[in-house]
Amino acid sequence: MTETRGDPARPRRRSTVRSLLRLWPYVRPVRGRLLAAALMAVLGSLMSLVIPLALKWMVDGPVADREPSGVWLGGLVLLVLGSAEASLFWARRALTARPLARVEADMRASLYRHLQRLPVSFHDRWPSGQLLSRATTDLMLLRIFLAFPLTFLLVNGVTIVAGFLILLTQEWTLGLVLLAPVVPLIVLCRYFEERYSQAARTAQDRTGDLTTVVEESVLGIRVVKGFGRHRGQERAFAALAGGVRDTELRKAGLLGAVWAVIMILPELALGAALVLGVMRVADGDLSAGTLVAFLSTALALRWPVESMGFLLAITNESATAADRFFEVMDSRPPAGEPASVPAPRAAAGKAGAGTAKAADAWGDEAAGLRLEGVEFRYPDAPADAPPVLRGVDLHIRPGETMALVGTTGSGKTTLTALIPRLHEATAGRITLDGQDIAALPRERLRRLVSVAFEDPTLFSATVAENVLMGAEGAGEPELVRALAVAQADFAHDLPDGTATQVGEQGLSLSGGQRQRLALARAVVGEPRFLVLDDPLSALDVHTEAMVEAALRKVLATTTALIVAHRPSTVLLADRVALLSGGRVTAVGTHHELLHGNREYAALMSGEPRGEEGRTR
Ligand SMILES: Nc1ncnc2c1ncn2[C@@H]1O[C@H](COP(=O)(O)OP(=O)(O)OP(=O)(O)O)[C@@H](O)[C@H]1O
Repeated sequence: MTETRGDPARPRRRSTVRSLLRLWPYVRPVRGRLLAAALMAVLGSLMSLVIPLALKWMVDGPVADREPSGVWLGGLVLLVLGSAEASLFWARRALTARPLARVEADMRASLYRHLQRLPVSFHDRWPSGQLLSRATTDLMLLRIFLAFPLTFLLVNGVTIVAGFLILLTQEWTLGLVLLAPVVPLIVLCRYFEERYSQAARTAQDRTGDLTTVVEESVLGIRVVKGFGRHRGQERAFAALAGGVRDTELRKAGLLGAVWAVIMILPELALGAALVLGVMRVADGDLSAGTLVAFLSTALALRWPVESMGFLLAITNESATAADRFFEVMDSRPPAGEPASVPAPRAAAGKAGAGTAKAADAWGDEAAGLRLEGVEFRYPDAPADAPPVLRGVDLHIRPGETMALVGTTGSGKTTLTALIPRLHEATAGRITLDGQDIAALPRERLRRLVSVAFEDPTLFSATVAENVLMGAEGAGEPELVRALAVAQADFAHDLPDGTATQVGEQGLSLSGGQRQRLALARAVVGEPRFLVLDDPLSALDVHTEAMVEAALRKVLATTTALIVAHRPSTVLLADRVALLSGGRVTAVGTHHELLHGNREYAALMSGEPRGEEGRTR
């Protein structure tokens, strides 16, 4: 069996029961209803065992005595018992449907909440299809398990025990004949459970991989079509789909085999009991009514016994679904990405408060944005690879705009991600007006620092919603201002103005339009600190000049770090920092560096000097 592609947390296999017991916190609130439903199901099932006893009474009594009134009475009793069984079945479904839908919704909501809190490094590692399939298919499986197999495992268990007690008290020798297959069946079920749970895990993981491929193909449809890669994608998809089919066939084969044995062994025992019973009735050792009741009871036990294979299969898949759900829920930030906030190391005033004063104090060493000995290594980087950042020291004074320049792959984007703590620095510290960002509550940090990334993601929402996402509590005036600053006034001319829905990932807008909206989102809250990752890369020269002019006004009142590739962006900044070899090797004005630093001059003149090509 081949491994699945995206399986960042290959699990250690728990026992089925232990895996399913972890669902208890979610099931707890509806335990009363579930218990009531289970009791009803048990009662309903026991009714089906009482029916043969009524039959025995009828055969040995009114039928043998040819007494019609007794037969009518017996018929009435059977009708009442049958109706009661049907009513109990209905009540059980009515009791569980709504609360179990709530359990599923609660689990989905907590998974989503947890995913939002997990660090970017987690999302870098996990394929999105794996998360998607866990949030949909696996949770649906768990709801089905709670609604049906969980109850029926209990019901069938109770029914089988009660049924065999009745059989043994009616005629113990025949009862023992029926009990004979129990031991081989238990051994078989254990063997089946082991094999089936492996197949179920592989099938569910492969479904996650398949989801990833579909998602990537849909999102990357332009690349797929543009490069005529649809056949290649189809082949990749067909190979994965073939893998899913193989595991599903293996599951079906296992289930078919176990079901066949579960059905055949009791049938053989029933046949043997029937032959023995008829011989004893013929010998006059046993009444016909007792044999009828015995066989009816045995037949009533057929479904509870036979359905065990099917129930065990769903239970196994549900245990796997629970494992897959909790693998995500158990994920915590890895070492170096503390979930809790460490104590502040710098004694300083509150960031944000009193910043007007700080803004005036260009010479104040603590004020502004400061990076001290900042080191960063990606958690999944090879152990022998050097850290991307190896001791970055940089001070951006309050109100100053600093451009960050460096070769491709030098770590500029990585550095900008450390400031809003999308990644945690592995060493060193970053301070905002003297306060360590590691000590700031994330909500506060995110209010202080705004970011716009190179790849401007827009959500399936209106233009206004996308922009206002950048500032809590901002309204129409802030929206209009931010759109003006980002030269995104085109939004007013869209069919529904700023209430226009932009498609998935804003695909209906051009790259430059998306970038301007992302910029508007970054500036809408008038943040104290602004981090822009090459914000003008997708703009034409004319729009770039207009955005630059508007940005100058915003930058005059904030402390900003701008990743820049082009001289035009660099010229927005007061000073420039050159990132090279994981360190800031030079800081100065554009003109100072242009004349005093060969690497910077080469970068700005467009000479090819890739980080990859340089000896470290
Ligand atoms: N999630 C990740 N996991 C592991 N390594 C990564 C990850 N993201 C980036 N890297 C590596 O970190 C290094 C720096 O990448 P980064 O994106 O910060 O460079 P950059 O200077 O912004 O490049 P560019 O100018 O091309 O945008 C690269 O070698 C890259 O391969």
